[in-house]
Amino acid sequence: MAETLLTLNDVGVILGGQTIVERVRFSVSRGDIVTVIGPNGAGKTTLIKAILGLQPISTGRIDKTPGLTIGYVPQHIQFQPTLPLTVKRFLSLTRASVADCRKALEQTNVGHLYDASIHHLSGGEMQRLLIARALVRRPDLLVLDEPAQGVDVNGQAALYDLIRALRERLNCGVIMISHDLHLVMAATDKVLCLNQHVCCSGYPEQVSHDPAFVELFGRHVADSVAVYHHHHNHQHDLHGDVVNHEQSRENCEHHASH
Ligand SMILES: Nc1ncnc2c1ncn2[C@@H]1O[C@H](COP(=O)(O)OP(=O)(O)OP(=O)(O)O)[C@@H](O)[C@H]1O
Repeated sequence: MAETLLTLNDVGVILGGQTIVERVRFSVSRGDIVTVIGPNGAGKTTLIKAILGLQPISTGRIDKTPGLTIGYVPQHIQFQPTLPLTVKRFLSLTRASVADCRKALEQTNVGHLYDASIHHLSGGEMQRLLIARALVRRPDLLVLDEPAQGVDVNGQAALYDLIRALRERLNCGVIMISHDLHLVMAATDKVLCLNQHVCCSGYPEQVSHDPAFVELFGRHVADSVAVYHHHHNHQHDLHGDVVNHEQSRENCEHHASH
């Protein structure tokens, strides 16, 4: 069984007398990708900050495996536009060796940008750089706050593919926040639907059919997400039979949903 990296037990955060998140419980193991979804103001970033130790919790417990290293990819970073800054210099601020910085850039497929100016990077390249910066710490757990923000649709799919590939290669756990429901449903293992408390959680297929998900996002979104998930897990041949199963689990889900 994969090592459990992090467990949240009835975690709650109260800020300014207001409950921001309450009774959140879930765990992340090595090899897991857990995606937190939910409407604006649902408490997703607050929860991530609590996991990072940046936000004190008011109730409950967060247990981390001893020595856990977390690599964090923030939503965005503001760079002073007049400040000349190269990718090389930016990564050197982590104090990692040149070899480790270069390796991290290679792992996110932007090794060729080592000498480039930060200010010339596209949205997708910037996200890959921020992921690379998180990787130099050799994290057991990668935490990403909306990794595909500012990236076009094709770039978003490529970014989620990269995150999955990194999970395989580094055998780390991943927690991310995302608003891209369709991609989330195709690219994640577990979904946690947060609206202050956990409304529903589980495999994407389960969650997209959960009444709490339908209530939160609407029937139209729930149906389109379920259909998208279906089509992206496998294809049908001319006779309507399923081909290209990604996993037997998804195959089971397919039959269960018909
Ligand atoms: N320091 C604070 N004091 C009081 N309220 C706060 C504080 N920080 C955040 N909040 C409130 O907590 C709620 C949750 O904020 P949070 O940023 O965690 O939501 P989110 O789900 O990440 O939202 P979004 O999807 O818009 O990024 C919001 O209503 C926000 O105004």
